Amino acid sequence: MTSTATDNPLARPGEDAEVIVRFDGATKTFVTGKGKGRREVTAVDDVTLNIRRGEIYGVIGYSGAGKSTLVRMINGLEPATSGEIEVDGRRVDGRTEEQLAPIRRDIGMIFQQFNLFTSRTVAGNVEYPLIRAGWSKDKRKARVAELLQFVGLSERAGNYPEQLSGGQKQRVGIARALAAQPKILLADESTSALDPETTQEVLNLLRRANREFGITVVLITHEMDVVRSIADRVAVMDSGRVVEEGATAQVFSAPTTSTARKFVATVSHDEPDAEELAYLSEKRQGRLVVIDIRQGVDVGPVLSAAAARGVSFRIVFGGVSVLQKQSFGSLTVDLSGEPHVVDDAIEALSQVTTVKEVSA
Ligand SMILES: Nc1ncnc2c1ncn2[C@@H]1O[C@H](COP(=O)(O)OP(=O)(O)OP(=O)(O)O)[C@@H](O)[C@H]1O
Repeated sequence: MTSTATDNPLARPGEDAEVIVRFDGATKTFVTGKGKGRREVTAVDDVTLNIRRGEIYGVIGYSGAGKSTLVRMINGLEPATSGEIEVDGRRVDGRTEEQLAPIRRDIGMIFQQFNLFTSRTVAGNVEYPLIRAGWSKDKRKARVAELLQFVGLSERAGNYPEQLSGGQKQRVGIARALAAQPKILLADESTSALDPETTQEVLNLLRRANREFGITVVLITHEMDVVRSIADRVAVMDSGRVVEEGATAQVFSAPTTSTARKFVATVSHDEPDAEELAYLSEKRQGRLVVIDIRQGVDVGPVLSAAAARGVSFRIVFGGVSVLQKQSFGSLTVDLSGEPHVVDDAIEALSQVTTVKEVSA
């Protein structure tokens, strides 16, 4: 047997991993109304990105940023207005429903509203896509049993959806999405009404589906901590555009756009907010600077050298975390001493990392 990335739960698809979903200049414009009431909304605007086989890919952004539209373009539920989309080597744009059918069989989808058949049992719901895919009765039975065990609902096989909790319904939805052994799973957690515990349960199942079956997962969310806990790579969307894209650790440690910075700030509260800054400014003895701490950045020697020249420094705010084996965060330091020596210290820090002077 050849070794794959999924044999080892710690090995994640690398840069050389095969591309399974490719967007190339993909755009989706909705036109609503007629005459004077005609409006155009470009929900997805010239997006180019690659999703790798076997990874968990997060799509993050505020409400209305275009996340759902982007993800629905993968299975052709939203046809592209222009640009190219390819799934597992097959073009999706410009295809008829009939041509899309075999591509869609490789793509499972988890709906936010569960969309379970109320008249079918739990087992019946999971079995449904297998009937449509033409599986034999024996094979269906074995697969349904396997999946219900996977999502921990074997005892509920004969129940109807209305007898289940929200979290259990979601698990049935996942079992059904996985039934016909898709290569890609699309999941939308962005407006999910699930409580935090159930959300965690669902995320764990997605992670297991990814690790155990090697399924590529594309996950929409507007919570950065969801992305942080599960995604290998992430795309940050704003007004239809992908404004930042890359390894989750990279986007976390060095967000380059204000949208990404805002998302990162929601989980890593390592920089003082306005109120905290007002307090720190009132108490400061010298100048307040925020120093970026990243992998490979060592501010220790610079601060020691400054201290030797009579600069006193107090760390007044900050936080440093480790994500995917990389440190990132920031420290706010109050530097006081002879003005020109403090100037030199800030200059020396700027040589090794990003330094931002702040005041209320
Ligand atoms: N069928 C449609 N007709 C017209 N406009 C649409 C349609 N679907 C989406 N839009 C518009 O496209 C933009 C992007 O919507 P989309 O649902 O993709 O965003 P989103 O980031 O997924 O938002 P949310 O997090 O709220 O689900 C919005 O301005 C939305 O109003």
